[in-house]
Amino acid sequence: MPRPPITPQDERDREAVIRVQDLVVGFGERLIMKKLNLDVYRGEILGFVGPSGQGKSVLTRAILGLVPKREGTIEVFGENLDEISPQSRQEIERRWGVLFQQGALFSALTVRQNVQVPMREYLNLSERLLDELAMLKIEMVGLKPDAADKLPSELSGGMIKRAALARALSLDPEILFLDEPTSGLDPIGAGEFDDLIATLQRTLGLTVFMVTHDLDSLYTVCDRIAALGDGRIIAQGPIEAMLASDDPWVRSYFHGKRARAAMAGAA
Ligand SMILES: Nc1ncnc2c1ncn2[C@@H]1O[C@H](COP(=O)(O)OP(=O)(O)OP(=O)(O)O)[C@@H](O)[C@H]1O
Repeated sequence: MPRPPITPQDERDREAVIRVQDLVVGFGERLIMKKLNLDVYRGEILGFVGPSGQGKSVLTRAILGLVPKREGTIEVFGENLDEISPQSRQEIERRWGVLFQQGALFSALTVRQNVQVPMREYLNLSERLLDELAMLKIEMVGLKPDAADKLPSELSGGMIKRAALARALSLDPEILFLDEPTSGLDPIGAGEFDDLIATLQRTLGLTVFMVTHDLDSLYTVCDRIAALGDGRIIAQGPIEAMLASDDPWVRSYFHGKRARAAMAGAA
């Protein structure tokens, strides 16, 4: 089912949990972000799209502090990340979870041990509690309990994504970053993963920042979409705003054959 549209009044009332202003990121002489501005509101699922190689992952990594910026500010939970102490930074990092494109599980650790990695880093809990919490997360993402003792190499692609999601949720984050969560999944697996994200977002009140190429995800789970082009946001808003955009890339993406199929599926 498509999600109900957000009205302009709703938008004004919402709190930006991530605020990116005039961001400039470059590698050597090449600028990837050219004074980019973007707000992500509390409790929304924001889909972030754009042509391949334009910098969707780079923006995600810049917000996470994994690539340096040249100019601009990034605020998370109202805090300017340049102005906070290392301790406050660590506290903010505890409040977000990240699912990287390839899952990025530790191959020598079982699913349970992978899920426990952030818990061991940030929490001081008994082994029993660590096990109980890990099983809770594993169950939450729809994996069977016996997946807990499996290594990543023993899992299907869909199970790896779920295990990585369980790890991203291990510290009960408020923001979830997802980098192409449905890539590599078949359409049914991708649809199930979308449903899982929507359910978790609703039940846990998460804010989700999702880089995706998946039109089905954009139609069915995203509240708003932001499109990246030439280092800036070229269109943003609910799907209706994308459909009304006259930017050539946005038009061809959202009015193409694949988009029409996704629209029909979501209706
Ligand atoms: N650490 C780095 N050093 C140099 N160049 C980089 C680095 N990281 C990314 N880039 C370049 O930045 C550009 C944007 O990369 P990015 O992975 O963000 O694209 P994307 O929009 O996520 O693409 P895709 O949709 O294919 O995943 C690419 O040209 C990439 O080669």
